[in-house]
Amino acid sequence: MASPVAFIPRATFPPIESIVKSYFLGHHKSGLTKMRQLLGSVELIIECRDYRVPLSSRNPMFEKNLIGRERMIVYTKRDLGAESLDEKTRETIRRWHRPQKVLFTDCNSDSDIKKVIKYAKDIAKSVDNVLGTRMMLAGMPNVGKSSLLNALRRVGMGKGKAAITGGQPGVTRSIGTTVRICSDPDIMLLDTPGVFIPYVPNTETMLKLALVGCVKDTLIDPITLCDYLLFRVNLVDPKLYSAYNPPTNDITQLLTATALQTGRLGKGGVPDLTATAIWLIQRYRSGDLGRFILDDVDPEAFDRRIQEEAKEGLSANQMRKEAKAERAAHKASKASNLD
Ligand SMILES: Nc1nc2c(ncn2[C@@H]2O[C@H](COP(=O)(O)OP(=O)(O)OP(=O)(O)O)[C@@H](O)[C@H]2O)c(=O)[nH]1
Repeated sequence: MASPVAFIPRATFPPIESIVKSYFLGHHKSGLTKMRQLLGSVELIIECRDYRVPLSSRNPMFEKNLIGRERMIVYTKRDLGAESLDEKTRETIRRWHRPQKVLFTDCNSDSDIKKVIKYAKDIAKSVDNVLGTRMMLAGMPNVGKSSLLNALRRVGMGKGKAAITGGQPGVTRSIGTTVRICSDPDIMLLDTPGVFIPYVPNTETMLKLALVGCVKDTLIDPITLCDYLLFRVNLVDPKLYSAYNPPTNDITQLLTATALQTGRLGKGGVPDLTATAIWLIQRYRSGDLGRFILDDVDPEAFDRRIQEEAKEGLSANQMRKEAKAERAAHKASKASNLD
């Protein structure tokens, strides 16, 4: 009997030019401006990044705009990035940022939240302001800033939710009032709206950010996004979807089989592939389709990212210059036509 052919996952995901690479909205820009204005009144910036995309969810605009203040980096949703403690990955990430303080949190873990409070208290004590210490959250949309604020208040003050949270980006759209997270010493925390990066370097980064919910779900076709998810799941463990289909690189095949088995059918019993894609994406987001990191985490990954950014900065400027030149040429040709 012939032995079954071993499954070979795709090694790369092709760039898709039609995918938008921008999601920098008006309230992102105004939020960042307001944060800059408030900088003088805060002692610590708690910058949140999603542990599943430790590089892609970093926004270099915070480093450029929120300067001169102590910063702690909190990698949120660590429970969704790994089934159990993955100390090696965390140590690599800590090394990227040395000597900056780096913590990893699951907002439902009191022991994780206590570590954030301890560091915030150390800062507050060193400042020793009789009026109390103010701190500010910062981060990309939907990375879990408001959930962290609620968790800090729950653990630090024994009090209930102060900020609204939600599974879609943009739940917090403006800077509200400060919330007390600790009374001895007195620490007040400011929640802020998520701020997206103006230029996403490539389609794969955009797909990663969409997969973890940093951009609105309507921005990218769910079947394309689910195909990217399939690509990633196959690299981790194709058995993760074995309840619906054997290992495959064919998204239509997986979606059709899953739709038939879960009853996601449209008119005439036709498998509803879009609804099924959305459902599978939600399963990944809630940790039910594997818990794994989408970015490459190795000792040099952070430096590589910074180098890429420097190049991107150049090309972004070039793009702006070219667009300006195009507009000027267009204006000039209109004017000469009028002559
Ligand atoms: N599993 C898990 N889910 C989390 C964690 N932190 C936040 N979430 C979920 O992530 C989603 C987004 O959380 P929010 O706190 O609203 O995110 P945000 O950064 O304030 O979002 P914006 O309003 O866009 O700025 C919600 O569905 C939260 O329940 C975490 O540590 N673990």
